Amino acid sequence: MLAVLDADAARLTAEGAALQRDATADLREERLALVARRSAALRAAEHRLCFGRVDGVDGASLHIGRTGLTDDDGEPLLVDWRADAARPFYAATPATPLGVRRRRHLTVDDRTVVAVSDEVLDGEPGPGDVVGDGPLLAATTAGRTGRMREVVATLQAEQDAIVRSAHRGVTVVEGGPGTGKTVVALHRAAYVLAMFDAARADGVLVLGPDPRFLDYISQVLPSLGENDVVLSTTTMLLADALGVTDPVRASDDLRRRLGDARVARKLERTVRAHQAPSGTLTVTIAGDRITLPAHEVAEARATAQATGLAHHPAREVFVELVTDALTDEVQDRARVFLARMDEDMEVLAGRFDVEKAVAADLARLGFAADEGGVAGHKAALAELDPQALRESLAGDPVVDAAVDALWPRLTVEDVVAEVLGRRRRRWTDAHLPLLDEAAALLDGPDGRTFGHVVVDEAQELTPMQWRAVLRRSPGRSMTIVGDLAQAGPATSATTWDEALGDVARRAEVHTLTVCYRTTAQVLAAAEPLLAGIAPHQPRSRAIRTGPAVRRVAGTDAVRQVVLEEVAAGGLVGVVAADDDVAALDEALAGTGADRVVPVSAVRGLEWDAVVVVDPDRIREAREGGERDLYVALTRPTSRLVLLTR
Ligand SMILES: Nc1ncnc2c1ncn2[C@@H]1O[C@H](COP(=O)(O)OP(=O)(O)OP(=O)(O)O)[C@@H](O)[C@H]1O
Repeated sequence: MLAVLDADAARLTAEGAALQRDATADLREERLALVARRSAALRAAEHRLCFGRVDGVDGASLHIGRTGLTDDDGEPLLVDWRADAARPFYAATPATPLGVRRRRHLTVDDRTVVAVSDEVLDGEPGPGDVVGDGPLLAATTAGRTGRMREVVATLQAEQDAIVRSAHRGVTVVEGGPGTGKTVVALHRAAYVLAMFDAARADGVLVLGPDPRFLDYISQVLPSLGENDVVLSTTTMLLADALGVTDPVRASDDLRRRLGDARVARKLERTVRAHQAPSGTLTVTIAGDRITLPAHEVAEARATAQATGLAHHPAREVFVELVTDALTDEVQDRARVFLARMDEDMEVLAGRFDVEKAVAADLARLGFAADEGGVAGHKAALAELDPQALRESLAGDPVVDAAVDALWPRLTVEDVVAEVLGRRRRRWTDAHLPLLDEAAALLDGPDGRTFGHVVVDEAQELTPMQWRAVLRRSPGRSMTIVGDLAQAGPATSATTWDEALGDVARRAEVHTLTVCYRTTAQVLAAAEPLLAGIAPHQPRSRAIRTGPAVRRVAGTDAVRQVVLEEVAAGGLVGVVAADDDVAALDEALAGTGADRVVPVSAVRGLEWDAVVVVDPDRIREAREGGERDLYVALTRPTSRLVLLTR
């Protein structure tokens, strides 16, 4: 297999070089992208290439790995984990063996097989059995490195079903801490990239709660051979789209207030209030005052608004309609004038200088007096080209100014300032969704959209942020993972219907119930908090047990406790109330602990051992503090220390 992989890689390198040399520009770019994608997949697959094998009851075998390989005759040597043929490796259980007699896990170190573990699928299963306990236990107990790892070799049946679901709409994955929601979200991203054309064509966006979290998950997709995924936070995404640099962090209260969906309605009302609310439109063209009556203006407004376009494109429609009406009016006047001129000529012929009288009228309409006399002007008027007239009116600054008074051009900042009742010198992260909403109302949604959007820690998004995210997912192909019991103070939704509105109605919802991160002891320690936060939420079941939770009195002992935990081994995280972080950082310098993380930024992270400093203070520090504490308590893979006052 490795020889085939090496040969494939060498062939791709040669193909890339030939393309650079010979291909036409158009062909080159497209082919090179394909070659680069396949090369990246091979490079990522090279180490630990094959991790599994299924032996069927019919005697046939399949090897499962990070990529697909075929031999010279086109026969499959290795099946890509995403392919349908690989499904039994993940989904077969003793209850539904799917034709599998034996599942084999291979542990490979670089290019060498170092261990084999078999599972024969012929015993009687217990309810909720976890498949492949040996390799899974090894993976979940392995020391943490501070970066999440891909788990393609041990993806569990309930996770795999979500990852490879054929559903192309919105998939919601909920579950308690450590049930693998992030794992599922990232493997799903890799799956849809390979299997959904729209995702490959328009790209995949993965959103996480903060930069620390993005760093934590940053290796997973590259190690699955996917380098083209945009990884961002909602704030970074919007700041980029809006050109806002370094938005200030908003207070929880501001975030809550500005995150409310009612703000969107206010923005919409504000913009609409600038769309020719009432009144007439008067312009002076060539010295002539022309007024469009209010009902004509209202008609033009209604038609422009009925297009459903954003403010500025709809303004173009309004300008067109107004210009048409003005053109009609100028033409009507010209016609009336010509008729009158004929009458004048007949009635007054011979009595006085008709030419002179008419010339005065013509001059009022903007015709120079020396262009072929009245006959010439008459001809010019009769042939007045409506299209040319319309164009000249559309480009006329006088018309533009008159339209602007009724339907002004607006800036995003104007609109947001009007809604807030004041201008700000600097924007906070909580203002970004408002600016984005205003931009969409004024000019239509941001140009960059994605074929698939993954939202992790989705409970953290405010309704206004959701609106901004949904604008980037016009096809509504999304994977949304989160746990409402872990929600920070900015959101108050208690159901996904509430959090996602209409989108939830068409969603496929999955609930994960097996906790892969932490031990039964840690889950038990967090249970009283969960009982208060979400009494009806289905409880997760830990697959491991571990040491008892340590409770140490006296926060003065923090340095000593952390030193003990570091000595006990593994990666040690310290979590504290946001305001205590700076002092603790100083106090713990040189202890070897990973870092002190403010509780507000701890969602999604994990360590082997976690020291939670002053749980009461965390609970009291801000609204929803009990949820913060619940999140903090569920971070360790093994040891939890509660350092109380
Ligand atoms: N199938 C699996 N095989 C090996 N490890 C797994 C598997 N599923 C989950 N894990 C591990 O369990 C831990 C928790 O997973 P993950 O972070 O995805 O959970 P989560 O539900 O997103 O948690 P939280 O709600 O706390 O953010 C991670 O270390 C992950 O690698």
